[in-house]
Amino acid sequence: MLHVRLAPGPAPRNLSRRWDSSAYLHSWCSVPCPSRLSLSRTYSIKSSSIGSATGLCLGQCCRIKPLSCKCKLGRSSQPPPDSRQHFSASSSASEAVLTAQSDIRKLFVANEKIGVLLLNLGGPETLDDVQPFLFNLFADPDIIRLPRVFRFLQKPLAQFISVARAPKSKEGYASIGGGSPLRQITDAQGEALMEALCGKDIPAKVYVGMRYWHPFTEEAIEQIKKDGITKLVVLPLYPQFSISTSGSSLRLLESIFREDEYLVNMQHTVIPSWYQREGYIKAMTTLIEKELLKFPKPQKVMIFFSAHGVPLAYVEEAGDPYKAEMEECVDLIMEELEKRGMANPCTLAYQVNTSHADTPCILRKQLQYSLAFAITIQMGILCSVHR
Ligand SMILES: C=CC1=C(C)c2cc3[nH]c(cc4nc(cc5[nH]c(cc1n2)c(C)c5CCC(=O)O)C(CCC(=O)O)=C4C)c(C)c3C=C
Ligand SMILES: [Fe+2]
Repeated sequence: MLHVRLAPGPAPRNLSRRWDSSAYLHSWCSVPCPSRLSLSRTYSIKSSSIGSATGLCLGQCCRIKPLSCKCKLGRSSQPPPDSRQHFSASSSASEAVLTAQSDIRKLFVANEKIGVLLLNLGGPETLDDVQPFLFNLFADPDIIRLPRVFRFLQKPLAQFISVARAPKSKEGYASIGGGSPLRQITDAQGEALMEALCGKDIPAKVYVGMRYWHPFTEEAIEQIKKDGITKLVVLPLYPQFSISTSGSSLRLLESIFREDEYLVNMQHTVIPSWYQREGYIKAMTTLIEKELLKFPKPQKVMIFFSAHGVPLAYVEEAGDPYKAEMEECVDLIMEELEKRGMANPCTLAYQVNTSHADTPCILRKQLQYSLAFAITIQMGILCSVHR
């Protein structure tokens, strides 16, 4: 069995703020592990002992080289091309010493079918979907956290709030074309990921599982089973971990896995957060840099990081690492920007209400004291729409 750690991101500036996301990295074992997706203790992050193995266990150590791959997002009922046809093995002992690049190829063992499950929030596709979408959202105990004794009120409360909120929410969705673009954007990201994996000779099928609207996580899992996937990578599309986002999706996934023999025996790994990964930091910095260069005096522009807010109790009482990860992420982006010769002023603010309307107010206040121009960077989810 070969253990390879994920390449660490850049060293954090302030170690005391760092939450070790590797505690959530579940091993991908070559032997059946009892309950590999065990995220029930997601909340007690401070005392978490989940995933004692912090390495990525890559199964059989043999040199496997995929020959070709076809890309298609995992929605059809057709099984993917038999991966057996795509691999040929070489048994040279000298190849036992691996580079990080070739390690990833070792994930692929003859007879395996690889899947990547992208987890996201989901959004109403039409205005009629808004109220039932809101119901699903508010019925989630990771969004509205009631004391255990009042849990029986979760659904009636969700019904009440969703009906009350729907008109305002509909207005918002109407203003961006009558529905959420999240599904289309996520599908496009899935296609792009599949192509990128193809480019690395990794034939994988990508699935999208939404938490509150179609395609629901349950639908994605059904497809994964139909396709006979044998190894699964679970990737929440939230760079920073929060109880209310990745935590909720992973908790649901855990409950689905727990009751299903196929899933329990399927090898899988979970990437709980990836805000510190070099590729993400560099990509964000490049986006910011491009925007800055559009201004006549780029160095005078303030960078305003606008992050989705979470209730303070999540952070202070439940140990949600979201705030710490967000701050570290902003630090890393700013460090990267400095390395590229740009030392702009920056601010990080959290949106406090769910309609995300506070950003312009905070921004306006900031600008009174500082500079004439600013760019806003939306944080907290890989794709997001400003209304
Ligand atoms: C009530 C609690 C909520 C918490 C906590 C929360 C955290 C949170 N949300 C996002 C990202 C998105 N949320 C979106 C919609 C949305 N979120 C809430 C509530 C909470 N979010 C509501 C009620 C809604 C519905 C829209 C509305 O009525 O305003 C969306 C948009 C989805 C879409 O339709 O495209 C995103 C994106 C993050 C990242 C986060 C915590 C880190
Ligand atoms: Fe939200």
